[in-house]
This record gives sequence, C-alpha cells and structure tokens, in this order.
Amino acid sequence: MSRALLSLGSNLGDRLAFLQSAVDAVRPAIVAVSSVYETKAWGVEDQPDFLNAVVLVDDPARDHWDWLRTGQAAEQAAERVRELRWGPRTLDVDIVTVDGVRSDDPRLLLPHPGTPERASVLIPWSEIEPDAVLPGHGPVTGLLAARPQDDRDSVRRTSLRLVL
Ligand SMILES: Nc1ncnc2c1ncn2[C@@H]1O[C@H](COP(=O)(O)OP(=O)(O)OP(=O)(O)O)[C@@H](O)[C@H]1O
Ligand SMILES: Nc1nc2c(c(=O)[nH]1)N=C(CO)CN2
Repeated sequence: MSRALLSLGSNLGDRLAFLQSAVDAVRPAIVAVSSVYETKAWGVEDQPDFLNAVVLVDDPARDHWDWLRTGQAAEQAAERVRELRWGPRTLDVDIVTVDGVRSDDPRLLLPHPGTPERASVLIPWSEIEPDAVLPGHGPVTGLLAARPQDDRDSVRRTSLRLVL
C-alpha cells in the first residue's frame, strides 16, 4: 500500500486547468480531492494569488519515488518554468506525505518540511481527512489551530470544482 497526500498549486495562466491536469495524471489512484482554495502567496508575497487543493491517492504499486516522478511529469506537462524559489508557477505538485515514510534526501523530503506552516495545505487536508496526522508533527487540526488567524483567513474556499 502506498497512500500519499499531494498538494497542488498554480498562480499563472489557467490555474484551474493546471490543477485539473494534475488530478488527471493520478486519476485511477484518487481516494479524495479537496475543494479548490484561493490563497494569498506566502514566501514571495508580491505575486498573484494561488489556487491550491490537495489530493489523496492510493496505489499499492507505487512507492514515494513514483509519486515524485508522477508529480514532476505533471509539472513538466504544464510547461512549468522554475525561475525563482517560491515564485510564480503554472503548476506545483508537492508530495506532502507517503504513508509514514520519513526521508531527509533533498530530492524527496518527507514529510514535506513546509507543511506545518502552510495553511494552504493544512486547510484543504483537514477538509478531506479531519483526523489526519502529519508524521512527526501531530494532528493536522492542531497544526492549523497554531497558525495565526490572518494566515488561516488568507485561504478562502471557492466554488470551483475539480472533476474526478
Ligand atoms: N516532498 C517533496 N515534494 C516535491 N518535491 C520535493 C520534495 N522534497 C524535495 N523535493 C525537491 O524539491 C525540488 C522542487 O522544488 P520546488 O521548485 O517545487 O520548490 P518550491 O515549490 O519552490 O518550494 P517548496 O518545496 O518549499 O514548496 C525538486 O528538485 C524535488 O526533488
Ligand atoms: N499561497 C501559496 N503560496 C505559495 C505557494 C502555494 O502553493 N500557495 N507555492 C509557492 C511555491 O512553492 C510559493 N507560495
């Protein structure tokens, strides 16, 4: 069994279509998809708002490296150009967790180290898995409660829908 949580982000071009392209890339393995959220950019704040969502996937045939390759292939198909760390992009696919795997290999850090500070991941994750636990960090709802109010308020649920 290989159950992974993938975080999707886009703030360039047809943002919803880019998120949808990532969903399409993992469709047979999908367990749940969150709502689509519009979020203020963190990291580099002077850039357009992001659309963010998370996807829970499960495929016994895939390990964590397979999920990384799948995510990177979806980014490449979206013609992503990496110009700036934390800068604008057509599609970002982060591997947040894969089962309880811990990895300090810089090519695939698990759990993804930014997760505890990112309401843009924690809010959609708690929507689809209210009892989720981030390995080594505790319940997702607790991590979310520890975020400042303005951070939580910067993540707004939209009526946009990803098609399964
Ligand atoms: N858990 C992970 N998910 C996706 N990529 C990862 C992960 N851990 C390490 N990486 C590596 O990160 C690199 C991609 O980084 P990227 O440009 O997406 O960073 P970023 O999105 O700007 O910042 P952040 O990773 O903090 O969200 C790739 O080389 C990839 O191998
Ligand atoms: N709100 C938000 N901000 C970001 C995001 C993102 O997905 N959502 N991704 C970034 C690059 O990794 C940089 N900043």
